[in-house]
Amino acid sequence: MGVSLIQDSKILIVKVGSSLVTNNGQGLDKGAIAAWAQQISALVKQGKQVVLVSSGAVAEGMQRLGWKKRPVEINELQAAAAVGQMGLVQMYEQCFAQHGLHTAQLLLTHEDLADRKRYLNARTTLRTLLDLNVIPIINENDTVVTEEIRFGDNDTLGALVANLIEADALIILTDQQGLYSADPRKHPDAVFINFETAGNPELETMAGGAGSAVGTGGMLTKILAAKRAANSGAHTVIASGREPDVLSRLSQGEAIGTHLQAGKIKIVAKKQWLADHLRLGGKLVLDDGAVNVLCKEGKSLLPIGVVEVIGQFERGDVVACVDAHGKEWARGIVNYHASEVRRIMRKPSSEIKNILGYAEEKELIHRDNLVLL
Ligand SMILES: Nc1ncnc2c1ncn2[C@@H]1O[C@H](COP(=O)(O)OP(=O)(O)O)[C@@H](O)[C@H]1O
Ligand SMILES: N[C@@H](CCC(=O)OP(=O)(O)O)C(=O)O
Repeated sequence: MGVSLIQDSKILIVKVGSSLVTNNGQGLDKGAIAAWAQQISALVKQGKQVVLVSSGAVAEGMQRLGWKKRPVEINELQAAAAVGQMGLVQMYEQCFAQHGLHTAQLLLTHEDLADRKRYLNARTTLRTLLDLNVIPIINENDTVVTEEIRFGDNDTLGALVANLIEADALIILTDQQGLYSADPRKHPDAVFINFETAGNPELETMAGGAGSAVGTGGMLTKILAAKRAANSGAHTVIASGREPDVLSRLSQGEAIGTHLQAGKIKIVAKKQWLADHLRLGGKLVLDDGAVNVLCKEGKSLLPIGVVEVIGQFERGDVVACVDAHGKEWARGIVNYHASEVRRIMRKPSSEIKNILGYAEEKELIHRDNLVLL
């Protein structure tokens, strides 16, 4: 394989995992953090824009609190994250200051990105910071999220941030050289994967869980993150954060790590936001004809094609469009409340006014507010 996919990238998301940042849970690795800060600063001085997504809050909090075992209770994990996050941002601020750059802390939750207004706010703030040559340091807001609403791993968060600001590349730095045909900790003869297409389903069968006691996602979340990042046109590189000058060398065109190339088709920004919803309010079960009209003919969803409504939602919520087997084909912003949809489903749009006493729109989901998956 020839040159690095990210040689010409202008906007980069760099994600660093817990085991790297905290030296496998031993405490913040100042040498490693200083080295990434030095390379990122050089890239910024060349005119690139870089966002850092950093894990390590829980691992560093545990170290500071003297806890040897990762707690199971969510409140203890949240407490550890709150303590550790202080250490993380202090260290980043110190290291970037050496190169004359400011840093900014952004702690995000899934709800921040699911709500359209907050999503747009987060995007504007991030772009403003980048235009000011400030390095945004992002982590999940662990202290306020519960198990049900967590991103859970920062690989996903990194991809969502890549989608948010339409980055050119996502670089995931971890404790392996990249992706192997199987977990190299368990299969020493596994083969290294240099170059693949992001979203190739075969990759998912190669990836195993987290390798260290402090990492959470393992390789699968990295593969899925690459697939998600590719939706907005970002290539992904998975590489070792311990490789000397890894970021500088990648941006100079050296093909280090596993390169997962994005395809040419890019989902436009609003549809990207729809596709990025990790949890949805409700589901519309469609008949086969409606699935066909949506997926093959590119039309809007009308009430006549809906056979069942699952869950509760308001007008304006994002809902899933599934078939009779539960497979999700599309999702979009619904024009009617769940109780209204239950009354107008299976009916032609011309009857909406008679049934409800008013007709906001003839479509349940307009094509412009719908994304196919
Ligand atoms: N196919 C694979 N190739 C490489 N690493 C793999 C694979 N499957 C599982 N892994 C494991 O994934 C680990 C990296 O994920 P994780 O521990 O979550 O790190 P991070 O903290 O960087 O996110 C590796 O240490 C490795 O043991
Ligand atoms: N928000 C958590 C991140 C957990 C996480 O995703 O860890 P990793 O698998 O190391 O990227 C923390 O800072 O501890």
